[in-house]
Amino acid sequence: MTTNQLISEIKKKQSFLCIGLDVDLNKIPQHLLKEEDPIFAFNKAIIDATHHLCVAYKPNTAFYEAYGLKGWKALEKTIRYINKNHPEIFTIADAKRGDIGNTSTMYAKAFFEDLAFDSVTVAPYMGKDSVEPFLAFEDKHTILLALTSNEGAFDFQTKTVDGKELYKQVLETSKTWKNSKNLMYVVGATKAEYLADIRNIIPDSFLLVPGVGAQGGNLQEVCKYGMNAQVGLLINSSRGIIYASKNEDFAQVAVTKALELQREMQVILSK
Ligand SMILES: O=c1ccn([C@@H]2O[C@H](COP(=O)(O)O)[C@@H](O)[C@H]2O)c(=O)[nH]1
Repeated sequence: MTTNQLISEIKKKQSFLCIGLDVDLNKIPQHLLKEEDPIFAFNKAIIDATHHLCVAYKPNTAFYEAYGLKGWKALEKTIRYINKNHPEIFTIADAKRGDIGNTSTMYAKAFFEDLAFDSVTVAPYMGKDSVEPFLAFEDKHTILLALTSNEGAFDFQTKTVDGKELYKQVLETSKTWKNSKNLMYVVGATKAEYLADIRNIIPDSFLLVPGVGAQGGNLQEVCKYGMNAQVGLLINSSRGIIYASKNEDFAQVAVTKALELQREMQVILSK
């Protein structure tokens, strides 16, 4: 999917919501455990109920890898289901990959070619030659971890190296890489006060912003400092939507939670 297609979908749906599909078998409604593939059954119900309210889905691959082959198969079924039934929806494999060049190429093939995701999250720590293999894929997007939502972000990302914070060096240096037009960045909603500085460095890039909902990030604050003329934001909520109810009504309650965020987004977009 191109960035322009994503932007037109945001305008059409009046939403820049990304729903995280982080399926934990201990948290899903117990009646689904009778299904042949409970993970896919849960995802299908969430997708069928919420697809009109969001522009992106983000399965975090850890939640699938944890269940071995069954989990990976459920991930494959989920992405195929979205691509077949809702090809207009942007898909993110939250896998946080990155390795030496030839290995990164294989990661990129796994997520872009085999699973046909639109994007994958990548750690910047191993540098240019670990990220450029992902950027080589046309109309696919590499979402680089810039300033993450967790407390540990302060261990390294905000530390000053050669007179500049490390996350700023990641933003600036990554702009010089080949095919950097295919870059997006992760910035945690819990770090909204950093967004003005971040926008000075990357005014036009899309940001994937996790941390609204369960982690306490504030949508209004993120939009105030992070939104650009093309919106430029994908706001993720996972647990706050998909586990809002543990009962048989989980999909309807997920709709209610997604609708609350979409309506807030619609108001922001109308200003
Ligand atoms: O900085 C980051 C990067 C990734 N994540 C991931 O996003 C979701 C957040 O889930 P919630 O349930 O809405 O808190 C999850 O998959 C994280 O691994 C992040 O939170 N922060």
